[in-house]
Amino acid sequence: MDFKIAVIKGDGVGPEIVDEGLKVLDKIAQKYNHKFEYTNVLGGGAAIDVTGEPLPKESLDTCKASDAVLLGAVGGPKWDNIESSKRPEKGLLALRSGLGLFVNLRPATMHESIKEASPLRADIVEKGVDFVVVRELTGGIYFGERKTGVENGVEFAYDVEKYDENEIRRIGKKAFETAMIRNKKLTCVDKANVLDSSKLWRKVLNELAKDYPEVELSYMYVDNAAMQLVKDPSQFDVIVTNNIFGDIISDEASMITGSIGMLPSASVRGDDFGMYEPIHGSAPDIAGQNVVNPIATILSVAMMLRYSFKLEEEAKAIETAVTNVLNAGYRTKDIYNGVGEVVGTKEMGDLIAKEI
Ligand SMILES: NC(=O)C1=CN([C@@H]2O[C@H](COP(=O)(O)OP(=O)(O)OC[C@H]3O[C@@H](n4cnc5c(N)ncnc54)[C@H](O)[C@@H]3O)[C@@H](O)[C@H]2O)C=CC1
Ligand SMILES: CC(C)CC(=O)C(=O)O
Ligand SMILES: [Mg+2]
Repeated sequence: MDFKIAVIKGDGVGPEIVDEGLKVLDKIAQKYNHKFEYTNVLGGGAAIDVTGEPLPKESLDTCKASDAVLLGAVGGPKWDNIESSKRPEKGLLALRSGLGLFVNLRPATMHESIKEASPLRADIVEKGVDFVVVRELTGGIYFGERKTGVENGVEFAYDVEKYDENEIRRIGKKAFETAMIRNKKLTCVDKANVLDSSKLWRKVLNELAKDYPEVELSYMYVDNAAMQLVKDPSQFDVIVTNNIFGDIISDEASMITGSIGMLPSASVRGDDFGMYEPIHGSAPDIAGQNVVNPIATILSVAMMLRYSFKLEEEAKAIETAVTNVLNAGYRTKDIYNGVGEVVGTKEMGDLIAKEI
């Protein structure tokens, strides 16, 4: 089958990891007789350098006209002092919002063979790590009203966390549906002891729960959740949460599985379209050194095949190839902890593509 993919390599390690994702896609195309048509699209700092804008209209239009988007990461010190509405990260937010991608699925799964890379104690890891963070992606404080100014000679700044019931209901439904196809356990992570917005989340989720009687719904304050994640991650199945808490706890979740370089994500909206992106950033500290772990991006490609293209067998082929390569002892630097052989970014991509 033929699929159009918009490719945003972005900044820092973005081009390196996306190249490995495309290498794997090419292998899938060859083996399963598909045609993936790639269109390179400018986004983030790379777009600012050429056009002055982090998300030129043409880029958004190309993404809209595609079947899916593959994104590396954006941002870096070069653009850190730009006015906040023009920063690379604003381009990414505008992309997610412009494409209507209100759901971000971030599965945290422990690969057995890299357990030693987890900073958690062996007896904790032994109990298993297999949960998914369902993060709201186009609302909340990252999109709320913000202002910086001076009042009575004193500088101030604020950012507003605002959700309406419809925004909560649609992400809530997605979370319950996700729980239904997993272990039917849903934890809403919030700060309802302080925030009115969290109280509205609870009201809407309690209403939704009536439509999903099989799902066990519970609530946990985000500070406790941050602690419980490292105390016993096996207690979680599906976590639903707002944009900012989901951003933060998924980085924590990734490290539990060994590295931030391992966690893929799918940014979706309920139809077949989606943007697929590793959860990490542009890692400028390691860019251009052939050391960045490409597995989060490669697993994001697998999510693309599964969710947008309905190619389950091909998605599984990628996931199995990743598992086999890790089982064979190959490690990028971030997941090496004394066991196995260290390989570079390109070599890891080659090994996975060869294994398909
Ligand atoms: N989706 C995106 O485009 C995101 C962009 N950013 C941007 O990225 C830039 C750097 O942000 P940071 O806070 O440093 O977060 P980061 O996720 O880029 O890096 C945090 C740490 O993890 C390491 N790391 C990240 N991905 C890795 C991988 N695949 N393999 C091995 N090590 C990896 C980095 O080297 C760094 O030490 C900033 O400009 C930030 O705004 C941050 C998060 C997401
Ligand atoms: C621009 C940021 C919100 C990106 C980020 O940290 C993320 O989505 O994980
Ligand atoms: Mg993040």
